[in-house]
Amino acid sequence: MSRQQPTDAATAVLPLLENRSVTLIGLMGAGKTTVGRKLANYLSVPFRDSDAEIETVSRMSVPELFEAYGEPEFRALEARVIARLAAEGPQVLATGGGAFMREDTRAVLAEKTVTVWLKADLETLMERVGKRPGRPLLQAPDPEAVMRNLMDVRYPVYAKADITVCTRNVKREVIAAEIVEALHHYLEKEVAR
Ligand SMILES: Nc1ncnc2c1ncn2[C@@H]1O[C@H](COP(=O)(O)OP(=O)(O)O)[C@@H](O)[C@H]1O
Ligand SMILES: O=C(O)C1=C[C@@H](OP(=O)(O)O)[C@@H](O)[C@H](O)C1
Ligand SMILES: [Mg+2]
Repeated sequence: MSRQQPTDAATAVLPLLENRSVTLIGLMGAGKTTVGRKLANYLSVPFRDSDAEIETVSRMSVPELFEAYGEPEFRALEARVIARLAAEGPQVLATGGGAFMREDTRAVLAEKTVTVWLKADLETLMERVGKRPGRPLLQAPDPEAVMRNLMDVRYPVYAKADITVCTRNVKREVIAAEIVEALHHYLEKEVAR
């Protein structure tokens, strides 16, 4: 992937992070993995994805893990992996959509990272998750109903993130640039406090 010319905001963000990671949270299909990689590129930091990391340590895919050990075991592994990764900043860390629902994970991420919720509407999410199978929670007769229910349950918790960026049907570069701007604004205010 070619390195982009950093904008002034991107250059300003890195020292203000003081080695913290930027963590992306949000529902399946919000673009955490896709936009996260681009954001890391803009900030010139490494990109990590908790699902990919889990797949590396377990040598199994996420659907295989759900199938073989069940969701609770997957969640326990996810929490351990994220606790380890959170301390390895500066980097961009994309999490799986369920990770932020655990209180212990939220505490680790709040302490060691700056959290960004990629918020999206139902239509956008459903269109995006249709492009790649492999999300066991959506292997249901009515995936849209599952997603709607997850929005109800999770959005009040996701709202605890430090920053919210609304994603929509625009290029990933646009959303990544908006996250850079939002980070810049948030971190400058933090310095002023
Ligand atoms: N503007 C966009 N931002 C992010 N993803 C997009 C965008 N447009 C299309 N996509 C597609 O939507 C999907 C987003 O999925 P992903 O990044 O895996 O989300 P998440 O990690 O949040 O589940 C990918 O297949 C990606 O190619
Ligand atoms: O929302 C969830 O509970 C999940 C989201 C997935 O990651 P993405 O959000 O990256 O799709 C993956 O961790 C797993 O299928 C469970
Ligand atoms: Mg992902």
